[in-house]
Amino acid sequence: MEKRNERQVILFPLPLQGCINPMLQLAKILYSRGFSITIIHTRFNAPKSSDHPLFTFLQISDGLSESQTQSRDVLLQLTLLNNNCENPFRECLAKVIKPSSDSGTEERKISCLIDDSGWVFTQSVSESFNLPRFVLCAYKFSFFLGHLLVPQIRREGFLPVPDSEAEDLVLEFPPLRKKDLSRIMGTSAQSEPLDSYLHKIIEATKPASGLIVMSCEELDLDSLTESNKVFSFPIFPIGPFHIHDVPASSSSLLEPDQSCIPWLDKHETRSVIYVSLGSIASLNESDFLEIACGLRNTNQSFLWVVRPGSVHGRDWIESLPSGFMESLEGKGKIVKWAPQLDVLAHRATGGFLTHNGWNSTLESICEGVPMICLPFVWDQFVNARYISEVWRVGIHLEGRIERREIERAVIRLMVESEGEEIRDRIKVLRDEVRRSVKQGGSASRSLDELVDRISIRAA
Ligand SMILES: Cc1cn([C@H]2C[C@H](O)[C@@H](COP(=O)(O)OP(=O)(O)O[C@H]3O[C@H](CO)[C@@H](O)[C@H](O)[C@H]3O)O2)c(=O)[nH]c1=O
Ligand SMILES: C[C@@H](CO)CCNc1ncnc2nc[nH]c12
Repeated sequence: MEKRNERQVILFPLPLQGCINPMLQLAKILYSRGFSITIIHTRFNAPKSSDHPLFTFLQISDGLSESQTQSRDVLLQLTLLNNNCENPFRECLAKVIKPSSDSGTEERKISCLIDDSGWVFTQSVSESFNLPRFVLCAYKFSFFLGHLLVPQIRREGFLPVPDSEAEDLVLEFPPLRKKDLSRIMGTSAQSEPLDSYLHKIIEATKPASGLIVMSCEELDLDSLTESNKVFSFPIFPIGPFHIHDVPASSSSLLEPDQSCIPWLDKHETRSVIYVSLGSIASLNESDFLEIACGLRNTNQSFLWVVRPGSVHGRDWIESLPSGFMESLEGKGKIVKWAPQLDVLAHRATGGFLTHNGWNSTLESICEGVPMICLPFVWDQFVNARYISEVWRVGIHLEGRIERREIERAVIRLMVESEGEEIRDRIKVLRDEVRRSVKQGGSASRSLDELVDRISIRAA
């Protein structure tokens, strides 16, 4: 029997839902390999410790004010968190590493720290404790390389992109098109802080003991090959974390509305389009109404996540025209938060209108659900181009939040023969990715290597 406690891993997620899910999933994977798990987390977006009784949770202060926690500016939030958390994190880590002598516990063997690439102070802190640090990349790996490319492309003066070149491919950063660039690079006020943040991420990753990537060769071979020319740290692409064979549990910050499942049960196979824009994206009211009317006009059934506060200036969905829900005659359901993995795995779900956050993108691929791509910010534009143009397992809305366009895309995907072809292709991709995490697959081998690597120090 493996004696737990002897090999301990300390995890420090970035407090965004899209980064908490991968980190807790990784915790479950490592726990199943015999490591005991300690999670250091901020007060902001603290994970629910009661959902994970086998792990130890330690909270640190993050200094965010009430209004800063509500901000829509993720870059600002990440900058503040990185400025505020270094000392609390260092103090917390010191306590974990050297429990007070009167507590009676002997010094524990800590294998390593694993934290998100978005933390930029942790490398120097872990070095000061002589603790190996592994970095978690919760993006498609090609986008990690994009951290180098964004500042470089900006220096080369690509912006603004003339209309005549909007559709051109960005040779330095395939498969992006030039029109994606201006939306990835943020507002002009963000350019300096963003480039400086990206630079810090790269510099803090270079000396790390390794990079754990939520992707696999089947999805990222080109960039994994390319990265060996750029970086010298070992890279562990261990596949989509949630399909590794560990017990399921939720790490949702909001309560999933379980009535989604009996509602789906009442629908025919592949007849429902699931609509969700992730945990951060928000809409203005007119875009919200265009989506609502577009979905209604398809006459297809839809399940739509509208987070409270995600329609600008409104609490929830009160700006829908009166009688809207009734007019759907049971064909539409709107919830505040969905049990997304169960929804995507449900036989009734036939398509996913998504913002292409990397978690949602992987979850959809792993269930073989074809997508309609509506990226909002950041890596989502890269993911959306892979989905629509490289793997051809989805339809790109090209940012057109207009009822006609949405209606048309849903019908193409859910009703027309084009949708059948897309569905066939995503099933092939699903099978390849799922095979990768099975014994003998490349992601599975990579996980074995990672486990070996982090076991050395505690042995
Ligand atoms: C709206 C909703 C979401 N979820 C889950 C599904 C996903 O695991 C997770 C959301 O993660 P993502 O799909 O990656 O999206 P998001 O929250 O925007 O994630 C951020 O982090 C991602 C990973 O770094 C980035 O790829 C995104 O661009 C970034 O915005 O939350 C639910 O379980 N139920 C829901 O109702
Ligand atoms: C300046 C804007 C431009 O699209 C990116 C900031 N957004 C983000 N920056 C860094 N990590 C993130 N994880 C999720 N969103 C992120």
